[in-house]
Amino acid sequence: MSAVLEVSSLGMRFGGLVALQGVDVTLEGEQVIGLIGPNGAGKSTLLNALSGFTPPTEGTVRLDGRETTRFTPQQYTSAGLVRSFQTAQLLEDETVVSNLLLGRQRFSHAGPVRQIFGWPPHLKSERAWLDQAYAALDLLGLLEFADARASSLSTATRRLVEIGRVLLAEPRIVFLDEPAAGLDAASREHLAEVLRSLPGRVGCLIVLVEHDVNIVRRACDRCIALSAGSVLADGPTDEVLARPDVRVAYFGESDAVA
Ligand SMILES: Nc1ncnc2c1ncn2[C@@H]1O[C@H](COP(=O)(O)OP(=O)(O)OP(=O)(O)O)[C@@H](O)[C@H]1O
Repeated sequence: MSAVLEVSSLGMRFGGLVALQGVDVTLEGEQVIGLIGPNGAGKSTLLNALSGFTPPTEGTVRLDGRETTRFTPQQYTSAGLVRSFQTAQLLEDETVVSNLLLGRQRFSHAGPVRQIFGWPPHLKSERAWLDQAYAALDLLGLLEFADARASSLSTATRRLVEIGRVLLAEPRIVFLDEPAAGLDAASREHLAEVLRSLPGRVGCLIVLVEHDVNIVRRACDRCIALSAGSVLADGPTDEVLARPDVRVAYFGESDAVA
């Protein structure tokens, strides 16, 4: 069953600064949901609040009815809520496959190095893990890099490896903050296509913070536009991007026409 994340009256204050207020949204389905808006609108703050990175100061978040805002980091990953970071922390001297296997940590009490090198309790499932890693590589078009050292990879390939590692955690919801930042146009386009295909193929929801409207159009089924910490619009991507108020806030158009 796909995850349902219900966000009610969510707010975030940093001292006197109100970064989010009164955010009410329900995130669900096997799709990519984009969080868009101008600089400082609160996109990363919302992503951080939903993924447990920085708990909100007001409101509630419920995953399938269960309050998550006081979850420990371990509870977030166990519940299938997985955040990916822009700068992939890969083990540079290890292969791509070994780096993907780090994503299995949520299923284990052993540290990642022990898992990779075969601490006894993990040996029996090693084959299944490897199969899953290769399936993820196939999905991401990375099979040719399976045995390459992480240190030899381009920035674009590293981003995909990071996403592969997230997939190994069998996520229900994946949170991505500008995964295409710093990539060239062709790599961005490829990443957008990969993201679009993932929810249906692995059965997850992706919540994506993204500035690049081309990526948003290509990858996102639904968009939530934020402005000054509140939801300005929420709906199918084309409809949200066509709204004059969104175009003014997002693109800075003064006399936007749908
Ligand atoms: N840790 C923090 N401490 C203080 N203020 C913060 C903190 N994090 C974010 N803010 C403030 O909260 C507001 C929303 O920031 P946020 O990073 O969520 O916006 P954003 O929409 O992701 O912007 P950008 O597109 O520039 O990344 C901004 O005014 C920002 O300065």
